[in-house]
Amino acid sequence: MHSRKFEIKVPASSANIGPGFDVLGIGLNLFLVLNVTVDSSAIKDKSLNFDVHNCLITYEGEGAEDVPLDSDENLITRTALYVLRCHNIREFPAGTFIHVSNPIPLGRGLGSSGAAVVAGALLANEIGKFNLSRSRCLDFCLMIERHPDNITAAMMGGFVGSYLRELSATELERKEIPLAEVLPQPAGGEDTGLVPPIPPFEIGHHIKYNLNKKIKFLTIIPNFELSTATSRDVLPSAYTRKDLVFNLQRIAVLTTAITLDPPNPELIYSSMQDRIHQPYRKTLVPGLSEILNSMSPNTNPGLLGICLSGAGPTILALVTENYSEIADEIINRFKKNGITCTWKLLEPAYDGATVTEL
Ligand SMILES: Nc1ncnc2c1ncn2[C@@H]1O[C@H](COP(=O)(O)OP(=O)(O)OP(=O)(O)O)[C@@H](O)[C@H]1O
Ligand SMILES: N[C@@H](CCO)C(=O)O
Repeated sequence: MHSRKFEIKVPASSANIGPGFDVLGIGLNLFLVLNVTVDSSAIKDKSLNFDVHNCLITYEGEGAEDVPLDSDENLITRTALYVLRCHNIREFPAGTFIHVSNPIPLGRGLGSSGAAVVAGALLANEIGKFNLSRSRCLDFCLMIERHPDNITAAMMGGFVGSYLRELSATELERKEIPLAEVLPQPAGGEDTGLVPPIPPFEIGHHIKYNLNKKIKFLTIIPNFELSTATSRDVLPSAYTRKDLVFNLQRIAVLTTAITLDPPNPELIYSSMQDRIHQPYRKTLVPGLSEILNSMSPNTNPGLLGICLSGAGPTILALVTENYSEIADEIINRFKKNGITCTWKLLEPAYDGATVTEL
């Protein structure tokens, strides 16, 4: 068999953008990269330790100390094994090398898990030559990460709004199967040979918005992790009509406000206010309320809007200038709460995830 090489690149993403909880997301130009080689002759080399699923993973970058490298434990390859098994393929082809290079910090609200899941689905699609459309790949991803904002932004790129369609009772049964039954079980868990739940078709629907290209995305990244699960646990299960209307009004305005040229800072700033998730997450991110309440286009020229990125703890600021001054002010406010940060100025990743044959 000929050896085959390809590269998968998936952008980081920021979800919610203020009022768009579980709806809005933007792909950002910080890319998880997989370099994949499939070479069956490599299995003759006894110095190479392929795992039980024929896979050898190497990893550099964010998470290098913690991320597991067994293919049934690593989120990227577990997702790929799930998609392969839905197509009756139980393992990777003999001699599958995957080198992961990851600059996306884990558990910070920059969509690291969304990027990993998207990379896994695209990996299986390439390995199995399934020719699945982007939208079908998204269905598989949504069986794993069950809200569409990061996943859609990572797969499709740009600034997107998405929702999950109403599923029929039988479809819903498949979609709500516990994650443990979707993903292959780690640590040599017995392979029952069963086909895992196949996703219903077109679970997610999305639209890409235009975006004024002058807007840049400043991310201030605290030095601690906050898992999405923990950050969702603090949210209430019901909201008042007043709070829902507050967010609906703002999201309707925001999605057009960020297309206007020149950008209108007051409009963007006020339409990025939120009452659905940020007020509850302040207990998990020391300094969050102070940062969100004290900085505005009036106090900080160049700032258009400010919010928690995804489930946090990263702060996302939409900016047109004075990047380092704005970053320094946020960093200093975190510092008063004993938190150190790094920052990155990012641009939208308009194309989303890409696969290149090498
Ligand atoms: N490159 C990767 N390889 C393997 N596993 C990863 C990778 N990136 C993320 N993960 C897994 O995803 C977990 C982080 O997911 P989590 O949803 O908590 O945070 P996030 O995706 O970074 O933030 P958010 O969803 O708020 O944007 C990590 O602890 C790890 O288990
Ligand atoms: N919308 C999600 C994004 C994080 O995955 C949340 O805020 O919990």
